[in-house]
Amino acid sequence: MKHVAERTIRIGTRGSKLAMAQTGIIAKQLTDAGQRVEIVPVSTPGDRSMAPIAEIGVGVFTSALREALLDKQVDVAVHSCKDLPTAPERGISLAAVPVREDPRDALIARDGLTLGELPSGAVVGTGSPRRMAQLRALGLGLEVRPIRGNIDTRIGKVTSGELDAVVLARAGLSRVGRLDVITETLDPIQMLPAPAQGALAVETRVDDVDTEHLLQSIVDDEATRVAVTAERAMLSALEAGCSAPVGALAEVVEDLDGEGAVIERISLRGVAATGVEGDSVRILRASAIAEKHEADQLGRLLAAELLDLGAGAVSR
Ligand SMILES: NCc1[nH]cc(CCC(=O)O)c1CC(=O)O
Repeated sequence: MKHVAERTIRIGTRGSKLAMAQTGIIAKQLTDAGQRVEIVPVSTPGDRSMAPIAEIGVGVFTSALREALLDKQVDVAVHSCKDLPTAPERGISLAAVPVREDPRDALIARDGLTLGELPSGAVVGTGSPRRMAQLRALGLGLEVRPIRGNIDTRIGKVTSGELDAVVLARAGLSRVGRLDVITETLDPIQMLPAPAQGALAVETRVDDVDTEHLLQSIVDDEATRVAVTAERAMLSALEAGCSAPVGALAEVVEDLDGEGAVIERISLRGVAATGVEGDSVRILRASAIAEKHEADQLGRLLAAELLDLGAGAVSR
């Protein structure tokens, strides 16, 4: 791979604080390994529009970066893995999935409150149907209000008193250095994160084999890739996208084989909601465990179970 080191690898990134931080993580891993890199900002419709994500459509944050990659303006694209459509893109390879951040959602509430301490009627901001459905299913009488905007904008709505609380990904807050505002990290038993939340996706062109190998050897983390594969397989088999009311969390766990020896397996929990828009939200939950090499099958199996339970009416 000597000729890769002689090249400067151009890494495309969205311009938001979160995206820049995420790109910085990958750039540092590469420079620490002796690779020269250049960071190239790319603007996307998802950054320019304030319309609800569900209205702008799948791939709002990812397609412009992928275009820059295919046009050879950049050699590497760094995305939040949960924003990545599950369908593979022609000409593009998911070269690496780096070590995951804490995948859980976090509550940022006024006066240091936790979810259980918020009074009935408290207004919680989130534009995510998945968070909306799981919040409403807690039966706490919370009023959920759709919001959008970057992390600072959302935190600001609590600080200003406009909302009692917001729910955000803990990973995003960590990456922009705002863990201090979290008042409760939500247990996945109550709030399953989005499939691939907290993970990054590092893409390159399929014809750029040197960069692909470099990313695989320096940046990829096997346990994270296995987990993300199971979660995204579940999402994909539900035929749902990143704005669907679907949550999933896979973890590599220690288990015993037939002879009593310790082996690693993969455990997957999933949630799907129906009736999020109306008054009758219904939450379906399932979980299963499999061998590590069966991540994809595990995801599809859990999706089939959720469909059996009635998840067929899951909206996009
Ligand atoms: N949908 C936007 C988005 N995409 C990735 C993250 C956070 C970082 C991550 O989950 O990896 C966020 C913000 C949020 O959901 O709070």
